[in-house]
Amino acid sequence: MDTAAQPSHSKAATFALLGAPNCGKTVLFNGLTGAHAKVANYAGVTVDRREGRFTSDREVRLIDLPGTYSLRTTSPDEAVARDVLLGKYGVCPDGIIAVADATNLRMTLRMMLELKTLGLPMVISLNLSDVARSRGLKIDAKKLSELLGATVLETVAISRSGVMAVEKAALAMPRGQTARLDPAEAERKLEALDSNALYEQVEDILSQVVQTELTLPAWHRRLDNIVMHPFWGMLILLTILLLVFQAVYTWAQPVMDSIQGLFDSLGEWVGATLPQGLLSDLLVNGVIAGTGSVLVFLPQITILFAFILLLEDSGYLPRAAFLLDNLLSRTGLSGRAFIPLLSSFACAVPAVMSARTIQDPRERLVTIAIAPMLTCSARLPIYALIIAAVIPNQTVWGVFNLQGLTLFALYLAGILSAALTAWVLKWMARSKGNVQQFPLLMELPTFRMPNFRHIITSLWDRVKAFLVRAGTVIFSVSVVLWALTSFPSAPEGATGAAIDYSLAGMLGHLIQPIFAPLGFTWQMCIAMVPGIAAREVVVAALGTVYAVGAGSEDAVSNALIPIVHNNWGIATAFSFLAWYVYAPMCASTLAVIRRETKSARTTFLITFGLLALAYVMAMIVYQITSRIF
Ligand SMILES: Nc1nc2c(ncn2[C@@H]2O[C@H](COP(=O)(O)OP(=O)(O)OP(=O)(O)O)[C@@H](O)[C@H]2O)c(=O)[nH]1
Ligand SMILES: [Mg+2]
Repeated sequence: MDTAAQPSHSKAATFALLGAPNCGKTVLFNGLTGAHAKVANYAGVTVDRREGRFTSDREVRLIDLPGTYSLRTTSPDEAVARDVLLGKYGVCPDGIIAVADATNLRMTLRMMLELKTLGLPMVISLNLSDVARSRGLKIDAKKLSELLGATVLETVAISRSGVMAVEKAALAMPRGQTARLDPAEAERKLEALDSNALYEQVEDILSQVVQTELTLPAWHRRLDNIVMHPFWGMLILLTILLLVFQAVYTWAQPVMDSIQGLFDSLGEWVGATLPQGLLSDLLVNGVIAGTGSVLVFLPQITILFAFILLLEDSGYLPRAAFLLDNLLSRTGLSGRAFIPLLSSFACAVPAVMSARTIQDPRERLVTIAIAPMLTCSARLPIYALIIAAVIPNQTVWGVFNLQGLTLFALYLAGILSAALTAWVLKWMARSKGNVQQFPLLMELPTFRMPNFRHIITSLWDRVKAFLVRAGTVIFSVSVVLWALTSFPSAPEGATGAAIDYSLAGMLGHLIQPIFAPLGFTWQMCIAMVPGIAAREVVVAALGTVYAVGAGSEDAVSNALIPIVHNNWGIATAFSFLAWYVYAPMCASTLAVIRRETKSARTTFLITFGLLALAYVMAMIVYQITSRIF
């Protein structure tokens, strides 16, 4: 080879990952950079660009991008891919790592040809080749490489097979060529491409490299027929959801009991060992009571996450989206809103972001507005606490646990309210004449056996995030709250509880009249304030407020559940539940809504609307239940 023609290999470089949705780009990204970005078996998981650095060489940057079928695109998430490529975000990538789904080459080839037109250096990872092989599909990688003029490597990103080879080939690509790529010129070139000619070229390549057509196995078709059936499919969906809530309750109980026991003994031990005084009080009533009351819910949250991960990885979720498309279309949404709304059950922040996959701006906005009503996992501790305190733990109709059913009902309340709100918004928009309905066009991924290692590592990532929050945010809030509830201390000869004289006590009494029609106690009013940082903090705050209020060493073993049981009454408990079905009391959700809608006015309207709804619903619930019980 002529060494003089070799491009210089300066060390620093940037590569971009491009490919159709759901072909494994993010798995490859995680494999090359050691990151833990979200992966799932449906299209549209990655909606923004994400940067990492090669584990083997920190000077090489890699950008993960949303999946796209073509560089000539319109939806906001797909445009990101093209803009990165054309250097609109600062640096131009030095080369492309294009990922192709070996089981569905047709969907990727078009973009590969567009990339070829731009003349950027490119390595192609022919991914999911394990699935292709198991379905008897043969692709001639060598021929494909000749036709596209780029290295083609077979990979199984999920088990890291072939990943090193991709890295090596990427590092060997000539660099510095993109500096010559003029964005305006590139866009002109892309516009000039003739769709029909591209289509013919794709079919021509396919006929030369794919030796057998993919046929789905018989069990796959049978499974599809059942889960997509209007009646049986719906029944299966409901059964799965019910099973998840039952599991959250029945499986978690023993572990929860032992965690509770552990914190009780820890509190007693610290109380008995340390001399009575401020430090002992801070540790027992502030730190241990606060953190312990949240950590108790770790088993339930782990089980919920595990189910979500399994459903995500199997390929079932988008099928549920199709199933619900009809139902959703009555509310003015489409099946496309289903995935963002579904991720809301974990957390509204990624949900609001993934609404970017929705093209229609009105539908996107409505999805963002109703996402906070779907029960996120941070609300689980609040629900769980109150359910344990006021709903008897008994079996009904022979199989169902009453507490599990109540939780199911709360989730259902969120879902129905979200649907109703969307419907009202559609009705309002229709009177202005701007409701468009787009048919759902979404590719169904094939069913796959969830990857065990992937499930375990992702589960651990999420559990770790929960623990870190408990250890940092919740810990510090507990300490601050303990200080607010302990100072100033009661004056000599005071008759009331010490907390009544503290700053927090005063604040609580001050706000309480506003929430009196909802039946909230002043302790609840105090606890709601730090809950704005993160919802699960509410429970920790209640733990601290009531522990300090009790003012005895055995406050922790007097765990929250009996306190709520004795002090609140059913009406107050139900009204608090209703409040949290709606209240958008979470700073990160509001911040992401502001960022995604780029409008302070919209953010304010959504916040105010949800708060008003929370207030009215909680009041109705309180006023009705207090007359019944
Ligand atoms: N069997 C198998 N599964 C894979 C392989 N690579 C990825 N997957 C699975 O394919 C699904 C999609 O992977 P992602 O990395 O999220 O795909 P993506 O291309 O980033 O998708 P978008 O972000 O939606 O564009 C996940 O369920 C992965 O576990 C592979 O080589 N073999
Ligand atoms: Mg991705």
